[in-house]
Amino acid sequence: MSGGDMAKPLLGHRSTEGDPSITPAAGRTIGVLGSGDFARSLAIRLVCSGFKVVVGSRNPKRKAGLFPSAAEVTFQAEAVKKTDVIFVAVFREHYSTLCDLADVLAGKILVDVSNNTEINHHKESNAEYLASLFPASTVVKGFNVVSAWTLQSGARDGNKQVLSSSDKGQIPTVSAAEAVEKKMNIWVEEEVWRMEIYISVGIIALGLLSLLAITSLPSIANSLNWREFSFIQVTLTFADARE
Ligand SMILES: NC(=O)C1=CN([C@@H]2O[C@H](COP(=O)(O)OP(=O)(O)OC[C@H]3O[C@@H](n4cnc5c(N)ncnc54)[C@H](OP(=O)(O)O)[C@@H]3O)[C@@H](O)[C@H]2O)C=CC1
Ligand SMILES: [Cu+2]
Repeated sequence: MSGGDMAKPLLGHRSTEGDPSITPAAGRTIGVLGSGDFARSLAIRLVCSGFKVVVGSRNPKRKAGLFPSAAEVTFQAEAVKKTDVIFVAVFREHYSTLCDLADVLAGKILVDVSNNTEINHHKESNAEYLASLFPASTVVKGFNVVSAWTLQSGARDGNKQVLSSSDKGQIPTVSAAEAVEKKMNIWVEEEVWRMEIYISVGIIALGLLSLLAITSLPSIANSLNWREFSFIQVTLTFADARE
């Protein structure tokens, strides 16, 4: 992918350099089941972070055009065979339709990214449910608090924290997923603040200009005494001119 922000990994290289716990991403293949909003954002972000991505869809022909050309879009079973770490970007309600994949998913890591639309609707969590459907796989919960939009648009806005958990202890094997998480966790101080400052200065300038404009209206100007009027006009014209 080219184009603006997406050419950059979510968060600068600078901050991840020298962190030995981050496995080099390039070349690793990550699977994504589903071709919806979240799958697409994940795929774009993973490709931009140097991963190979294989997407598993029920209808790969129709969905391929929605993904970056670097990502391979194929049938679910094909995709799953090509990787050990698979993001399940499908709603809980459709988990059971993936049961045919149980054999190919055995021994692999499934990342449950789902959120429920209702609270306390199901007795077990989505990740527990997924784990019960695929007892031979390792289920990791994570990324569900990051919106598809944040994944695509980068570090400037939205939640960048990726929380994850699993039954199977530390799971050092999830290095790829963890590498993405760590990359996502790094808040690029400079970039975030620069944006905030631009916006704040813009708002203040707009406020001052409006005040200047309003006090220039004859009806308002007449209701101020000359001291107030000249204070506002002189100070603000000067302030605005400097901005
Ligand atoms: N959108 C967001 O911002 C976020 C989403 N999530 C989670 O990510 C998951 C996916 O969300 P999102 O991408 O928005 O949803 P979408 O509805 O956009 O995509 C869901 C995908 O599921 C796939 N799927 C597989 N089996 C079925 C089936 N039997 N019926 C219908 N669809 C099926 C479809 O892909 P195909 O047709 O190719 O098989 C479809 O594209 C959800 O669990 C959601 O909670 C979590 C955090 C944020
Ligand atoms: Cu339900």
